[in-house]
Amino acid sequence: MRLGYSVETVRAAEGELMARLPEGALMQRAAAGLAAAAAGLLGRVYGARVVLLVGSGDNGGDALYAGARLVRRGAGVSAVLITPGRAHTAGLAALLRAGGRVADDPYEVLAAADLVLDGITGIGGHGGLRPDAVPLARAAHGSGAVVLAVDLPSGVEADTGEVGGEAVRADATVTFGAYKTGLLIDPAREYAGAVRLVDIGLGPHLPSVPELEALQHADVAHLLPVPAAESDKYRRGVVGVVAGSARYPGAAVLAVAGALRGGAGAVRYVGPGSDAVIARFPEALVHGWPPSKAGRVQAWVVGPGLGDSPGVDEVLDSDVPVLVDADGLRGLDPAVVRARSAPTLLTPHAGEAAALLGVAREEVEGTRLASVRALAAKYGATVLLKGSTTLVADPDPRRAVRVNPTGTSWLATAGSGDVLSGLTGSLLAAGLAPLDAGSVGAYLHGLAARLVSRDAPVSAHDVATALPQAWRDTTTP
Ligand SMILES: NC(=O)C1=CN([C@@H]2O[C@H](COP(=O)(O)OP(=O)(O)OC[C@H]3O[C@@H](n4cnc5c(N)ncnc54)[C@H](O)[C@@H]3O)[C@@H](O)[C@H]2O)[C@@H](O)CC1
Ligand SMILES: Nc1ncnc2c1ncn2[C@@H]1O[C@H](COP(=O)(O)OP(=O)(O)O)[C@@H](O)[C@H]1O
Ligand SMILES: [K+]
Repeated sequence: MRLGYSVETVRAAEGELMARLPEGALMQRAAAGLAAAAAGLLGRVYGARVVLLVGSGDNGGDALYAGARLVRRGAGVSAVLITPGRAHTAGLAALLRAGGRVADDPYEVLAAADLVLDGITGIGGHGGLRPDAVPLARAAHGSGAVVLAVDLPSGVEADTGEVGGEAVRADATVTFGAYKTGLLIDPAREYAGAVRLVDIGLGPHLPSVPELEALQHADVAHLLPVPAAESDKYRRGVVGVVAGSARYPGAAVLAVAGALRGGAGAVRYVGPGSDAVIARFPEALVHGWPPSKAGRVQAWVVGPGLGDSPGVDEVLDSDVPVLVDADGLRGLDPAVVRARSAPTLLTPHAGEAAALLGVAREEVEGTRLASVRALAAKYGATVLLKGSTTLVADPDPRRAVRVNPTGTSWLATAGSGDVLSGLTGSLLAAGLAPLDAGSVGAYLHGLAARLVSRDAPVSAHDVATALPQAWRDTTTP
């Protein structure tokens, strides 16, 4: 599991650790890790031209000390002081002592740089870059040099992943002690490039529950349902799908395609798309209206391509877990969801989430973490917010929000959400808790898309077909 922590948590842990260490020891650990990563990116340090963008806080201090280390290995290092006179005093002295210099013309050194260390702000920065730093960040980006962010790209919000104004666009980020939550969430995640964690000994001082967690292969393998020798189709779980309409029969087919590959022992379909479903999947069990007469199911999926067809109220009335997606989310009443005896999992994209929260879509896209938490609180349900980084929040605010690490923008294709809801509903029916079903579903879905896409366009149907391969990949040590 990859864990993300808030600034407040990181600062508290740093405080505890610093109290046990000699003055400055922590910053030296950070600078050593940063210099090693910089050397790795440069390949050859001797003769390389390195520029440090140095803000007025400790983030600039890290950059200055790392710069001193690189000078000692033969690099030419120039510091650009964003607010001259306010740079980290001891760090600047160390750089100058080693033989580094302060740049006379920032733009000249940036134009010739091989590597730029962004030490403008770290976890102490707020509200996008200040105007005096903006042209320097742009020049670094346009220079052709590799841009390595110190702790996080300056200008992004460390806690939320929001980017309020301009921010540094990094090729890579070296983060100290723990992932900051913002590094795992778009849009900041995209600004950070490849993120490397440098251990500075913070581990024992961090709380057991992080703010954010990202599953990795081993976690997913552990959660996936595997039929025991004595299993039968009913014990594996039966998932019911209420989806599709005369207008969107394909959504029924795609949701069933996902459901058949999610670990349930059988898929029941109820709705206007029976003919299309059976034509494509003879293994699906189709039933007439209403869902309550379809026989036993362990979880329902309702909503994909449903249009105005009925189904949501009927399914929410049941006493088994229900996943509500797409058209099923329209006008969904929080009181109805809260009154349910079994768990509910909502899977909106940003537009649907915005409608449920009564805000603009852009607001959800810019504040994904806060939005998914707000929706989970409003509905007392687990919420999976789809999009560039899929987030899954439990209704219990003390639990970490899950962030999906496997997504790919090739998934932004019509119908891929229908596959996700079928798949995730199937995992629910197989017995996974909603937070696990949502995060495991998103993980396999993203991985399947990557495996089948290999950087080319994919269809939703391709994604469904690649799900067994993604499952196998995840469980193969
Ligand atoms: N606290 C610790 O124990 C350690 C901290 N370390 C480093 O220290 C950083 C935190 O240092 P600080 O608390 O000094 O804070 P920062 O260095 O992140 O930023 C604070 C400074 O940036 C300025 N600033 C704030 N917002 C800005 C903006 N939008 N544009 C331009 N300037 C802005 C502020 O005026 C302030 O002077 C971490 O991110 C990490 O890099 C590491 O050395 C590891 C140890
Ligand atoms: N930019 C993106 N990067 C990664 N994944 C994305 C992106 N945009 C959409 N997705 C994923 O694609 C799927 C689209 O689902 P949805 O919006 O419901 O579309 P549809 O209703 O057409 O199926 C979701 O799994 C979502 O997380
Ligand atoms: K930085």
